[in-house]
Amino acid sequence: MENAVTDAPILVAIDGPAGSGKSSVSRAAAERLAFGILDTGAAYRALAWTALETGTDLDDPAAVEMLLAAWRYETALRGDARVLVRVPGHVEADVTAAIREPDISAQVSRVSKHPGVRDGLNAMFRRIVADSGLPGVVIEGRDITTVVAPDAPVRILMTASAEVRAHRRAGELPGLSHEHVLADIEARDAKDALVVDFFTAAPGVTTIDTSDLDFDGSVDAVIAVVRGAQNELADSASAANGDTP
Ligand SMILES: Nc1ncnc2c1ncn2[C@@H]1O[C@H](COP(=O)(O)OP(=O)(O)O)[C@@H](O)[C@H]1O
Ligand SMILES: Nc1ccn([C@@H]2O[C@H](COP(=O)(O)OP(=O)(O)O)[C@@H](O)[C@H]2O)c(=O)n1
Repeated sequence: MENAVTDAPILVAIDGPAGSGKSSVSRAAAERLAFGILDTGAAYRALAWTALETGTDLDDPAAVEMLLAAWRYETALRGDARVLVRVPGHVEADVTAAIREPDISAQVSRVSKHPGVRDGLNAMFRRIVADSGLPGVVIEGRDITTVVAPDAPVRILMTASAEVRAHRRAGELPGLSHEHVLADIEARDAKDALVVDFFTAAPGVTTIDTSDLDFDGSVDAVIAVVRGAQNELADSASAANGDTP
C-alpha cells in the first residue's frame, strides 16, 4: 500500500459517548500504529473555556462564531498532549488541565450545539489532519464517522454501558460519587445527542463495545479493525495493479 508521508494520511475515525474510552484508547492505538491523534472534544472544550474566559455568551451562535474566527488553537498530533489557545489581544493560555474540569464538561454542550460553530471546527480539524504530514491520524469525537470523515477507511463506534462509563469517569474525579458522575454524563450525552447521533453505528461503521474489555483489550480491538482495513486496502491496490496473489 502507498503510504508515503506526502500522501493524504490514512484516517481512523472513532466516535462514541462520554467515558466509552475514545480519547485514551485512541491515543494508545495511535501510538502503537505510529499515527497522530486528534481529540476533537478537546477543541470543543477549549473553545468553551475561551468563551467563558472572554465573557462570550455561550448560547449566542453569532458571538461564539465571532470568537472562533479570532481563536487560535494549538495541539500536537504526536507526543505532547498539551492544548494551547489564543485570542490576540485577549487571552493566551495552556488549557490542558483546565478543559478537563467538571465545570467545562457541564458547559461545553452550549458551544457544540451551534451548527455554524461545528462547521468552523470541522474545517479546522480537516486542515490540521491534511497538514499533518503523518502516514495516518486517529481522529475521535462524536460526528467523525458521519460528518467530519465519512469516507475514512476505518470507522469505529466505541460504546460501553452507562454504568461502566460512569465508573471509569468517577475513577478520574475523586470526590464525586458514582451517582453524581452518572447523572452528569447522562445529562451531557442527552444534550449532545440532540445535535449528533453517536449511539447508533452508521452503515459501514464497526461497533466496539468496551464494557467487558480492559484497556489493553480495547486498544487491541481498535488495532485489529485498522489492520483488517489496511489489508483490504493493500489487496485492492494490488488487484488494481494486476498483481497475482
Ligand atoms: N476498556 C477500558 N477499560 C478500563 N478503563 C478504561 C477503558 N477505556 C478507557 N478507560 C478509562 O476510562 C476513563 C475514561 O476514558 P476516556 O478515554 O477519557 O473516555 P472518552 O474519551 O470516551 O470520554 C479513562 O480513565 C480511561 O483510562
Ligand atoms: N466531535 C465532537 C467532539 C466533542 N463534541 C463536544 O465536546 C464535548 C466534549 O467532548 P469529549 O470527547 O472531550 O468528551 P468526553 O467523552 O471525553 O467526556 C462533548 O460533550 C460534545 O459536546 C462534539 O460536539 N463533537
